[in-house]
Amino acid sequence: MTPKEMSVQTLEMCRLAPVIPVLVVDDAAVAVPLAEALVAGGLPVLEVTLRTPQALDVIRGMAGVAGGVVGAGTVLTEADVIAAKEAGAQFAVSPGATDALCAACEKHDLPLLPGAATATEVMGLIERGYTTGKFFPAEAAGGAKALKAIGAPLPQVTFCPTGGVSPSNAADYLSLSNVACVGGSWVAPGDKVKTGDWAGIEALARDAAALPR
Ligand SMILES: O=C[C@H](O)COP(=O)(O)O
Ligand SMILES: CC(=O)C(=O)O
Repeated sequence: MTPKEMSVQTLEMCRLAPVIPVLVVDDAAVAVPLAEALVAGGLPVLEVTLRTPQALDVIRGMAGVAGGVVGAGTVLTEADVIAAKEAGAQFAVSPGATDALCAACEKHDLPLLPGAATATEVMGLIERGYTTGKFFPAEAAGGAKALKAIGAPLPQVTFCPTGGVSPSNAADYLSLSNVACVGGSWVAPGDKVKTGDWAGIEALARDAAALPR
């Protein structure tokens, strides 16, 4: 799959809802109810980060939830790409974008949302053919102001800013012409996941899904 083809798919995906929940889950037993709550609340695209030993099992469980589009986050290596795809991930997200990782996703046909935080990194994505990316770490890298400034000379790349995005600043990002959606962990807080407060998570998802863009 070419970077251009991947970017068409990831942009379509980013347009499905204003927020992609970024999930760090250490208990595969919660995969299905958690995904069901988020999807029911209006957030169908889910990023499960490969930061826990259970992440691949979580992806496997969530991949069976109707209406969901489940991907793997924190994908760093070709082995991660192969494992994520085998678990049922439909896309990959990475905090950055190395040549090796891009090549692995292109080779294994796993659409990649590659990370970038500076104009030079965005130019690297453009040179390789990517037109959809992740702006990470969004708040620490200058926030909506920085992303707006990057978009002036480089409007051809559309982003999903992630990292420090919250209900209080999400609208600043979503109002930008080079933003399709944002990513964030606030819709699935650890305490609510631990106690199985699926109604509470669905309510958070509903609020996030109603954010204007
Ligand atoms: O590592 C950061 C994740 O991309 C999500 O960031 P967040 O917890 O600030 O929403
Ligand atoms: C932070 C991030 O982009 C990731 O874990 O994929």
